[in-house]
Amino acid sequence: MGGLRVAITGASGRMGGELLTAAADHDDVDYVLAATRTPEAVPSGDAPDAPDAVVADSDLGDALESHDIDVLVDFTVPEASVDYLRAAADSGVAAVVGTTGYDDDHLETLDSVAESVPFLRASNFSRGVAALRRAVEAAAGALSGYDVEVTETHHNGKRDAPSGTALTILDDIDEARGEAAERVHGREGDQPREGTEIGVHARRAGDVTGEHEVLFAGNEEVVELTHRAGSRGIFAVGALDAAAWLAGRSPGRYDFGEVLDAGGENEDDGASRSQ
Ligand SMILES: NC(=O)C1=CN([C@@H]2O[C@H](COP(=O)(O)OP(=O)(O)OC[C@H]3O[C@@H](n4cnc5c(N)ncnc54)[C@H](OP(=O)(O)O)[C@@H]3O)[C@@H](O)[C@H]2O)C=CC1
Ligand SMILES: O=C(O)C1=N[C@H](C(=O)O)C[C@H](O)C1
Repeated sequence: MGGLRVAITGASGRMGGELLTAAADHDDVDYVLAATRTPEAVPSGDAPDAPDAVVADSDLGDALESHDIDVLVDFTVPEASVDYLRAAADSGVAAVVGTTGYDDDHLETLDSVAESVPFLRASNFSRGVAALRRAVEAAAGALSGYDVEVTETHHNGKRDAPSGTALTILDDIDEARGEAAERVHGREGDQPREGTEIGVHARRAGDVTGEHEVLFAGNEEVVELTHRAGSRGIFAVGALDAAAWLAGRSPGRYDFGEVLDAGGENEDDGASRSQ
């Protein structure tokens, strides 16, 4: 255990702050480099969550090498994230990515990053959502022909809609049913439900951390599967567990499910990881 050196981008953000807190408590993490546009907004000095070093995000490339970083953990915005990930790829540093809302051009960049370094991206780093996804896949397969509606609720600061998790769940349902359903984003006016469409609803309100609900409705019965995140700490711990698992692997794309299946064990060094 121990010895992991991580860089956290977007260190002043909601998730950046959670990652600094979780890193300070994580058994595997020994050194934290914070990269930010706003160094003054990152805890410093004797603050319990203060990182070991802070750099301007424009200096990230050089800093990854000079601070001997093993894994970059990125929860930011797509347009900044692709630059941070290019810097990681150029420095041979593995990357764990939680950012959501990428467009097709961004995703091409992510593909090229995954060719040169170990790369793990997940739209949701909670164990509960991993379990929700398995339950949804089972229900989608078992309840063929039932209408499906997906609803997600998040805090009023969230930019992308629908959430990355909702999009992942929609892909899971398509996969389980063997067809790409039309996605109808909200409904208005004369718009009855048609065929196998899936209604997708994004709500933004207050400080809700993140909720995802999948509704399956047949005639005379309804199944509702719901996950509610109680804090952002669960995402931060999941991402750092993924970082510990990913460090030292071969370049390529990895899945958060592999981290959970391994129970947090990195068989490369046999170290036990916290969950
Ligand atoms: N996969 C998962 O489990 C989860 C994913 N997320 C995703 O993580 C991402 C971040 O979420 P959250 O922390 O709430 O967002 P915030 O808006 O709180 O933080 C984003 C941070 O990104 C940094 N940043 C760098 N460049 C820019 C830019 N051009 N514009 C704006 N910000 C910039 C900023 O940090 P600084 O000023 O320090 O540079 C900013 O604070 C989102 O995509 C969200 O969906 C969120 C929770 C869980
Ligand atoms: O922005 C957030 O807050 C979250 N984003 C992720 C998403 O888009 O699915 C995960 C989580 O729901 C919180």
